[in-house]
Amino acid sequence: MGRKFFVGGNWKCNGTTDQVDKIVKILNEGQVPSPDVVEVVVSPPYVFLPVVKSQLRPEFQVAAQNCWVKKGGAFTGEVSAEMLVNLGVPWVILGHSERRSLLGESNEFVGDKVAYALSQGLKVIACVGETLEQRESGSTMDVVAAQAKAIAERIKDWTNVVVAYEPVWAIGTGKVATPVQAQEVHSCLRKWLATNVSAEVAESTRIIYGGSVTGANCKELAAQPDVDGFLVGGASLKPEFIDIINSATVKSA
Ligand SMILES: O=C(CO)COP(=O)(O)O
Repeated sequence: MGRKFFVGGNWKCNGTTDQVDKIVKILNEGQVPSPDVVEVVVSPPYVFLPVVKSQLRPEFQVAAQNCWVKKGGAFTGEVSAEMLVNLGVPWVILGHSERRSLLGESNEFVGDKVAYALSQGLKVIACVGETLEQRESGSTMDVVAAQAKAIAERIKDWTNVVVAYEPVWAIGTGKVATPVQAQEVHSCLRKWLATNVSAEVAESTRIIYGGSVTGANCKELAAQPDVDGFLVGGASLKPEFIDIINSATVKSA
């Protein structure tokens, strides 16, 4: 029972071998709650996945930041879900706003990717979120619902899905959503799942928040009833990521 707190670290396109060694050392030496309390998943760029996976403390898992939409083959530059499974990578982040906006990934394409990755046995961190213009025009929930719908139409089983609500205006900007703003969207998303998927899926699916999460603001966000964890960018490359993992204890306090 209950939704286990989930903290993901999205390293994005950052890191050299030396920096990766340093981050792994921080992660391995950090004092964190037991894996019964918090699930921790770090997502280095593809090229560092094998080394991070082999050096990371065993209770922390790894995620790829993307994968191809179907079976591998003549798709230059892509990495398939099968390859990730073959390497023992359990998770993949799909639909990150940087891929949606910079690489033109549509809701439908992201939905297809989620369905294919799940079919191959990967677990998926599926990202949704609105731009500043969309928020200001009052269409936040329409945008997020359309992104969720494209996934819901293509999958049956949500057991291996974590939804990451990442408002685009909060990503890498230092402008974190207020706890009230985050709770509002998380609760609407959960209601959307209850109405459009099922009450069970709404109750059990973790909805995590991403966008300028830091060691300083994580506890207040974690205290919100529908915030089940975080997807952290910039701060996942720093020692404060350990503090963010520790915000899981807010739920059990
Ligand atoms: O995009 C994010 C995580 O996927 C959030 O990035 P920042 O934490 O750097 O704002």
